[in-house]
This record gives sequence, C-alpha cells and structure tokens, in this order.
Amino acid sequence: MSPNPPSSRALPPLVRIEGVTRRFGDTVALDGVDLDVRAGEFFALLGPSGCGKTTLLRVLAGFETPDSGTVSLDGRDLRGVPAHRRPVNLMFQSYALFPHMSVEKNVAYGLARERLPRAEIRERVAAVLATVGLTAQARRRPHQLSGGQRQRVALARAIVKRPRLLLLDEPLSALDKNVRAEMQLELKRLQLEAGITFLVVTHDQEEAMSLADRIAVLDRGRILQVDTPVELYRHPQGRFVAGFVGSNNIFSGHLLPSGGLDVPGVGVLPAPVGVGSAAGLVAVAVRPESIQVAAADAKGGEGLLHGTVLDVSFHGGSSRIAVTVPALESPVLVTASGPATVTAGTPVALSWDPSSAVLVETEETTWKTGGQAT
Ligand SMILES: Nc1ncnc2c1ncn2[C@@H]1O[C@H](COP(=O)(O)OP(=O)(O)OP(=O)(O)O)[C@@H](O)[C@H]1O
Repeated sequence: MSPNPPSSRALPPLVRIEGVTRRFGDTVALDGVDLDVRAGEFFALLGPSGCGKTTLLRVLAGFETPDSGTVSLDGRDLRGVPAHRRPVNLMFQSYALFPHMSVEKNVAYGLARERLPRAEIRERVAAVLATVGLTAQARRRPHQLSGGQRQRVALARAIVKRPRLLLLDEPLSALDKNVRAEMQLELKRLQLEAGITFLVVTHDQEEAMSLADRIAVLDRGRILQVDTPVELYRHPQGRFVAGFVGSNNIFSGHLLPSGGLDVPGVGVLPAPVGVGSAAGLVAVAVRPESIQVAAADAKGGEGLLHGTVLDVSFHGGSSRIAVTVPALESPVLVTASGPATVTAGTPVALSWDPSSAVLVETEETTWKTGGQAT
C-alpha cells in the first residue's frame, strides 16, 4: 500500500528547499538545490560520495546554514530556527548511542531533556521499544546488542520524539548484508506505523530503490532527477542517472534518419524509436535484462552486436553474462533468467528490441548533466 495516496499529492509539501547553495572554500557542496518532500513520504537522496547528501541533511536539521536559498517546513521558514527547535530529528550514521546507558535510558534521553513527566516518558519509551521489537533488551547496554539491534535503538530514540521529519544518514551502512535486507523492511514498516516523513541518505542505489517512494539523484551538489524508483529506472534523464541507478549499457553514436544507432567501429545497433533526429553524438542506454544472447552463428547480422563471453556468473534466479566487444571500452552486460546457456570464451551475438533502448543524452543535454562517463 502506498503511504502517499494520490490525494496527498495535492497538498503543499512538508519540506520545501529552494535555491539552496552551500560552499566550503572552493568546494560547492550544494549548488542551487530545489526540492519538495511530501508529508508521509519515504524519500531518498541518492548520489556518490561527496555529492552533497549529508550537507543537505545538515541544512535541514539546522546544523549547517546555506549561503543562499531557503528551507521551509509546513510552510514555515526555518531560517533562524535553531536545530533543537526544529520538528526534525537526524539519525547519525554511527547511531551515537550512549555506551554507559541502557537501551531504555538511551531512548528516554531526549524526552527527559524536554522535562516531560516521568510517567509519560515511561509509557512512550515502552511503546516505541515494543514497535522496534526491543522490549526484552530494554535493560541492556549498547555493547550487549547486535548491529541490527543497535540500529533499532537509534531509530527508537529518533521516533520517540515524534518529529515531523526524520532524517537518516546512511542508516543501514553499519550492518552486514543479510541484516540490511531485513532492516530495510523494518524501516518501511516503522515509517508507515509512525506516520513520520522519512528522508534517507544513501549512496546505495538498490537500497534507495527498495526503500523510497521517490528518489532525488544528486551529483556534485546538483539534483539531476527526482522520480519514483520505477520512473528513474525506466526513464533516466541523462547518462549519469542511467549509469548510476541500476546497471546499464551505454552506447555512444549517431542516430540514423532511417532508424538505428551508428556506433563507430561497431555498426548499426537497435536504437530508440520515436525520438526524432538528434544531431551529433548521442548516448543510448540498454538494460542488461533487455538484451538477448545467442550463439554467434545465429542467422542474419543486421542490428546484432558480436562479441565474446568474458564471464558468466550465476545468481540463483538469473545469470549475469559479460561480453567483450571489440571497439567498445567496457564489456556489455546481459542478464539472463536462470542458468546461462553460454560459457566464457563463446562467440555470441547480442540483440534487443529498439523499444527497450532509451535515449539518455544528446549533445544539447550534455552540459546539463556534466557529461560524466559511467
Ligand atoms: N565542513 C566541511 N568543510 C569543508 N568541506 C566540506 C565540509 N563538509 C562537506 N564538505 C565537502 O563538501 C562536499 C559534499 O560533502 P557531503 O558530506 O555533503 O557529501 P556526501 O554526499 O554526504 O558524501 P558521503 O557519501 O561520502 O558521506 C564534499 O566535497 C566534502 O568534502
């Protein structure tokens, strides 16, 4: 069930970020960022290391002041509102638990500082510990807990204050892979139950895809695209997003008026249809699962990409095949369902439906995305 029913889309955003820029010396950490986050949304900021994700969270939390631009929450300008007076909570990467305090004391800490009545604190802490499944561990200290349990304590501590907005900086990065998958589900459940808007920062695209209702992709302090996971995957705007969100094969060439993409040294490949003509070099992306692989002696040669299997790996439900193609810098990646029928060293021909190819860059758009290689 979507926590963000269509009717809520008409509401004004919970968070509105307009033209926010933050520089550190010569580094432009945030470069004119505009972003709206809706109430009740699970929103992810996704981007490579150093793109400005943490700085944006710190601006929202009130730990960082933008050089220019504004941030408002529920329509209220946050300029001049100190961090502790914002209805916002930031959960740190390291969880920052007090080692000498029990789980329940860690969770109660923020409420005690607000001088709430003891009975209310006890009640709220007990309720939130039950929500995160830590009632039995209430008396333990952080070092007596597993990584996943520590993460739950940090979440409990953030949720118990009932913020309007919870900011999570790489919340699952300290956990190993299996626990991470479990905690992703847990985070989603908690978000729905607590009814709090979550803004999570991650450099892990799979994590962003599985958690978020919408994702903003950042690179070098700029937002490149804001969309649902499905839209980002299907319609990436630009080469960077195409290469960063899910794996992709990107071919550079010229679109032919008769159809097809003429890739220098390779030949004419199936290209997207209905994109009109674009002068100059363009980049076309084809997802690994859209590519069919066949033995190289398959009939015909038109629109086929010939290469040699470099590597095959089996992942349970699917296989990943890497194919080297002379004149292309990186191997072409193919995902086949089930075990692969080809082995390393086999000459193969690759093909795909033109409709599965997406035009992600033209010379006109290159400057907007910075034209990064992926
Ligand atoms: N206090 C600071 N002083 C100087 N430079 C800073 C400061 N904080 C951040 N930066 C720089 O600003 C840029 C953005 O940093 P930020 O921490 O926001 O990136 P990030 O996307 O969160 O990266 P990561 O995923 O590695 O945490 C980086 O180049 C970083 O070195």
